[in-house]
Amino acid sequence: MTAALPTDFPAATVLGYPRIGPRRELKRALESYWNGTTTRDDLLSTGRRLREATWRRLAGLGIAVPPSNTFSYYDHVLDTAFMLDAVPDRHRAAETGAGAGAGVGDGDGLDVYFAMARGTGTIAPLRMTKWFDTNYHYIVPEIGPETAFRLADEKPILEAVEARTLGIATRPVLLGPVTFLLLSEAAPGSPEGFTPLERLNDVLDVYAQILESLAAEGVDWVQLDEPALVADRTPVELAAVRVAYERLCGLPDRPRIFVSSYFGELGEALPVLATTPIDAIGLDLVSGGLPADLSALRGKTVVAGVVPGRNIWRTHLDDALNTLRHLRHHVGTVSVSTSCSLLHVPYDLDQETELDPAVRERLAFADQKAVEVQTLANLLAQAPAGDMPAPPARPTAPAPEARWDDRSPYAARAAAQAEHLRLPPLPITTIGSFPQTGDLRAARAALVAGEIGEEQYETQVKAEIERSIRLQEKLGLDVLVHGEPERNDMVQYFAEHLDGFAVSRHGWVQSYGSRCTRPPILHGDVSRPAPITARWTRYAQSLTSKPVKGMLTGPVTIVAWSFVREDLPLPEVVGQVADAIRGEVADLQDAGSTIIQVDEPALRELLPLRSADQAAYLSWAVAAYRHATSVAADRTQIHTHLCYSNAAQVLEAIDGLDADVTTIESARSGGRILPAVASFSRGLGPGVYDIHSPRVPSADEVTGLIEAILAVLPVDRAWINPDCGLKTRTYEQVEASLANVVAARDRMLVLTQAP
Ligand SMILES: Nc1nc2c(c(=O)[nH]1)N[C@@H](CNc1ccc(C(=O)N[C@@H](CCC(=O)N[C@@H](CCC(=O)N[C@@H](CCC(=O)O)C(=O)O)C(=O)O)C(=O)O)cc1)CN2
Ligand code: MET
Ligand SMILES: [Zn+2]
Repeated sequence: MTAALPTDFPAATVLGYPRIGPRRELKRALESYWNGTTTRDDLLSTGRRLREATWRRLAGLGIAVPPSNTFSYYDHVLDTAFMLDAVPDRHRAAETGAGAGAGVGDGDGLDVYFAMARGTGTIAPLRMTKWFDTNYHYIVPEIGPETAFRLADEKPILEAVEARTLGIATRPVLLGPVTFLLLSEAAPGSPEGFTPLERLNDVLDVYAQILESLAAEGVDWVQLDEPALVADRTPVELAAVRVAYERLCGLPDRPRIFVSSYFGELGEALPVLATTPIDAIGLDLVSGGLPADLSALRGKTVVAGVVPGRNIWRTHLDDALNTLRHLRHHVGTVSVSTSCSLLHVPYDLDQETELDPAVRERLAFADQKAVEVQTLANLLAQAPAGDMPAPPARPTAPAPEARWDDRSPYAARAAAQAEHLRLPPLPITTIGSFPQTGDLRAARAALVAGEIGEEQYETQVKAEIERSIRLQEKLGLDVLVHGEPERNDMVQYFAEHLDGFAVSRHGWVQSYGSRCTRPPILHGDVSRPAPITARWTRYAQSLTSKPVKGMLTGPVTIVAWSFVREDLPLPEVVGQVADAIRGEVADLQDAGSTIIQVDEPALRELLPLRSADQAAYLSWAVAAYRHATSVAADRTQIHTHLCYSNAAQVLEAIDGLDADVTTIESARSGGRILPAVASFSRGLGPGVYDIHSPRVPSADEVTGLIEAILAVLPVDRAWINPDCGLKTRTYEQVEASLANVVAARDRMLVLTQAP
């Protein structure tokens, strides 16, 4: 059968490409479709134009067979669930289009698809969490023993055909079946102990059908992404890998199969994969090193990920070439690729005309990386055969000695704070941001463009602070926030006020759905030339007698959501940022703040994928946080906040942060985290309002969540708050939702204080 298979794997490729559009065209198309100002056809035609532009662009840059099916209207994990018809019953009810059987590929299933991602007025969405250790978020599929898999959406096939119609042959990219199931969670109501991986054979039926259809359409190669294989895997999971790829490779008519791995080393999964009949195997040689034993790879095409796919530094071409030559000598057939999909970097450095040239010359965005891959493939083709010692692995410096001054024991602090703050039981607070209105964004854009002056902008920011303070007072919240209207983003804002960072103009990267960030570029030593936040908090406090929380982003999160220099060990970089934030904590305290929140939503995100590396990380990450916050006096209450993640995995570390109050996302996942946090020994606010969905929770629903909280936490340590900041919501949604939160809390207070 292999003899019938066509061409070799292309010499140069990228594993994926950004999809939001070079000017965030998809973001705008999605948001205007959602708010009803444009039609489904408008959205679908934007999608088509973006796909065409991507394929043409990559082909023009020398990527002869660009990937397809890397486009998505929201998320590729959701696409996969949708393709397999793994649609929960509650979302099927959102069908408004052509009826059952309609896909995203042809647009008819879009309303169900978006209901799964975002919920509707009455239906809760699926959970959302971080894609491995990145700032991209995927939608978590729910799979049960009864999920009836079938090929419900032909998107991968339709995209390949669409590209071919344009005269471009592509390599369809699918999320691998094993990773898909490992990222899924058991549907509510599944029997105790059920894991989605048990459904592998049924999922493989559908994958087999797709591969056969792709072959029938003349597709040469398909890419199956299996990044889950770079984390620790059990023998059962490794056996599933073998079952999956032996089955798919055994199909009588199939494209050649390229299994890509990324975000780390395959480790024990490598010999398993390498002994299945797959045709090509992808290694991330940026976040991982070369496998110790290359002989296992002989006979396969090795797709060598030597161009960093998730940072923006230029590739060290000499080192990369040496690695490629070494590999070629030992395994035979080598292609050059990015280490992972380019989803995590911006499109094109050429758009950044305002960057400091000294920084700019060190950078490569997605398009520049495509060129690097092509350049390396040419260099490799010209390089004489023969061994070339691979460059030595970068030494991982030992983490610096943890340093912080301890605060007093929690009991002493709690007493000082209770005395000083005099908060009611079950205090209500929010996570920091209030809605970022169009007017605010427009004002900031006008300021940057020089159309308005600093003074006019500040007047508008102050008006916005006053608006949110008045609203919080009216609603009856207990600990207020200034609302962060002066911030474009909780990380970029700090980067713009610290030395050692550069920021981009158009360097947008998708975070989830239509939401994007411009990760700052941390290129030099970080320091704080001047105080940043205290004056806004002070202004907000001048408007109210309720306490206003100071609001800072923690050092781990600032670094996690930036592109970071690689010439210093990460713990050292984080230490520099921690020093700067410590200065902010001190300033806020001096300015009279009695409550200061230092957000660390990315604490879990940077957790190494391999358990062997986790303890060292947590130790320096926690140390950085404590260095930043331990300047607080006993009576100053330190809050921290985490979201988007399985906080349960890092509870011990969260405890180690030693914050007086921790607010965490919980409502979006229906309070499933609660049992795990019962042992938490300080103040805790599990979210009672899912702010990622436009829907307004009812007072009854919030009451249910508060009851669940009080079932595991004593009333004197429980806080009531949303899952996260409110910046993505409208004032209308926020006011209605928070009113229900207050009503629910008040109802609970009556109940808990009844004799
Ligand atoms: N960095 C980061 N990562 C994070 C989060 C976060 O808040 N920040 N939260 C979590 C979830 N991720 C999120 C990521 C982005 C957004 C978000 O709301 N992003 C905004 C952009 C924020 C921003 O930078 N805004 C700028 C630029 C706004 C803009 O689009 N301006 C217009 C012009 C304005 C106008 O005239 O209307 C333009 O440039 O075209 C500003 O406010 O100044 C968006 O996609 O819409 C929310 C959550 C996890 N990771
Ligand atoms: C992603 S965590 C967000 C925390 C920030 N203080 C906010 O409320 O937006
Ligand atoms: Zn959050």
